Formats: sequence, C-alpha cells, structure tokens
Amino acid sequence: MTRIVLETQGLRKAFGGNQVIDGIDFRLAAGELVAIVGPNGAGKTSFLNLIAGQFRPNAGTIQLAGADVTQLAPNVPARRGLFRSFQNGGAFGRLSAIQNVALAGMVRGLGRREAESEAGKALARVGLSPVADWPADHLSGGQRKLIDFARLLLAKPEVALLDEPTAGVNPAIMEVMRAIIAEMRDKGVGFAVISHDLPWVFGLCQRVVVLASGRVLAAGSPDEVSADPAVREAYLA
Ligand SMILES: Nc1ncnc2c1ncn2[C@@H]1O[C@H](COP(=O)(O)OP(=O)(O)OP(=O)(O)O)[C@@H](O)[C@H]1O
Repeated sequence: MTRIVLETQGLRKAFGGNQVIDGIDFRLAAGELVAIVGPNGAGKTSFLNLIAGQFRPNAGTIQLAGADVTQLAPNVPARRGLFRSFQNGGAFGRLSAIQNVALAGMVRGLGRREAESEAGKALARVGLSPVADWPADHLSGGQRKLIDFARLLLAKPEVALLDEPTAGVNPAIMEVMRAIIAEMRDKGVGFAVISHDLPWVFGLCQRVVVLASGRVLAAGSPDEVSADPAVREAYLA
C-alpha cells in the first residue's frame, strides 16, 4: 500500500478579508512528486508556508508522516523530516556555504564534524566547492539556490517542499537540480514543487495540482491538466 507522507484536510488561511487558502485537501505519497502550479497570487507559497509552520492555519489539519503538525512552530516540522526551500534561497547570509549546509545535517542529529564532512561532499555534488567558505550573501541567486539543494541532500527528509527552484537559474544548474530530485524521489522522498516552468516540472512529476484563488482548480496528470479548459482560462486571466 502507498504510504502517505503528507496530508492536509480543509486547510484555510485568511489575512484580514483576503482568503488566501480556501479549503485545500492535499495528499502526497512517499516517492511521489507533485507539481504545484497556478497563476500569480494563487496561494502556492502560502500553502507551503502553512505546511512548514511559517503561517498558522485558521482551520484544517496537516499530517506529516502520520503525525499532526498543524500547530507546530516552524523549526519543529524540520526535525520531523520536512525540508523546505524558499524562492530566494533559504541560506543564512552571514554563515558560509558549508556552515549553512552542515546545519541541515546537524538538525537531523549529525555531530558537527560529520555534518561538515557530508556538507563538503554535497557542495562538490552541486559544483560549489570553490565557494564553500564564502558567506552565503556573497553568492549569486543561482548559487544560493544550489546551497538549498546541498542542504536538501544533507537533510534526507521524508517530505521536501521546493518553491520555484529553477527560477532565474541556467540550464546546467536546472539539470543538477533535476538529477538530485529524481534520485531522492526514487529513494522514497515525497516532493511538492512549485514551479512556473511547466515543461521542466511536468517532465519530473507524476501529478499536478493547479491552485487558483486559494483552491484546487484541477488535479491530475500533466496531460490531463494541460487539456483542462478551466486551467487554460485561469492562466490566461
Ligand atoms: N504575510 C502575508 N500577509 C498578507 N497577505 C499575504 C501574506 N502572504 C501572502 N499573502 C497574500 O496571499 C495571496 C497569495 O500569495 P502567494 O504568495 O501565496 O501566491 P503564489 O501563488 O505563491 O504567487 P506567485 O506565483 O506570484 O509567487 C496574495 O494575495 C498575497 O498578497
């Protein structure tokens, strides 16, 4: 039987009168990659913020690997096997690249030495060995996104939430990202990936969830959602 690693039910969030998430039911299985797409302002990042604990929902529940994490602080889901990347990279600017990556290993219980040794290997994998000792805020936007991928390798999560990983990065880096995601997914990590790059993400995912106005507008295979008139209309609008 398929193991569900992430599930939301009836998730809702409003800011003042703006209902940004309006009742989202979502399931992600181990080893599955779901693309989360939709027009600007649809609520995609807010949905990840709710799952990762950056926002508190007004209603609904979030289960991570079978445990209720609905009301937990942001760092707690990380210790329970959740990884999250951010549109502009999640690195701490004053820490070096290698310190940032090692932290992801320490969160999962590695000692400092072992974490730094693994971080060095992960940085080599993403091509960042030459800048391993540079402060993250001296790196380019694309390099900071690669730090997130090195952090992902160290974190070894059950669930990875990626927010626009390929925005503003060159094709060679996109290929490094694709290979890491595919390898981890094949080992059983569940991925929810927000992307505006539909060819890239449709080439990786099993399922697509289209959000619009905080709701699931459509869900299905890439071919099914691409053919859905409501999806076309939402994008054109
Ligand atoms: N912290 C916040 N306070 C108030 N409103 C917010 C906050 N975060 C997001 N919103 C609102 O939530 C709505 C959805 O925004 P969100 O960033 O989740 O959309 P998105 O689908 O990720 O968009 P994009 O593709 O442009 O990144 C927007 O109307 C936005 O203004």
